Amino acid sequence: MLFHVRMDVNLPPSMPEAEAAELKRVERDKAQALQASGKWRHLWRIAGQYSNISLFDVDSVDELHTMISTLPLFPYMTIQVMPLCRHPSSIRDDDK
Ligand SMILES: O=C(O)C[C@H]1C=CC(=O)O1
Repeated sequence: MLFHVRMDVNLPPSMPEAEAAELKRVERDKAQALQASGKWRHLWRIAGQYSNISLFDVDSVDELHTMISTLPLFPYMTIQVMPLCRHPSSIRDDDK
């Protein structure tokens, strides 16, 4: 199952710089592990914003929820999820 996910990060300005840096480091490690697993298929920065557009390929909505809600930055993100299905006019024969 494919999901388009937008994540907008809002770290509180009062958060100490070292704490924010550590949070981002742990987040990066987790995001890269999920990408290596094939579950987090695409990760793109939205130009000019502390936001990303991602494509997840998971087995269920519950799996997606668990994946997203256990991200270290989850408490500081606004997240929008859009389920995707094949477009009847698509000429691609895969979903890559
Ligand atoms: O920077 C972000 O967009 C937030 C989050 C998503 C992946 C990652 O490494 O951090």
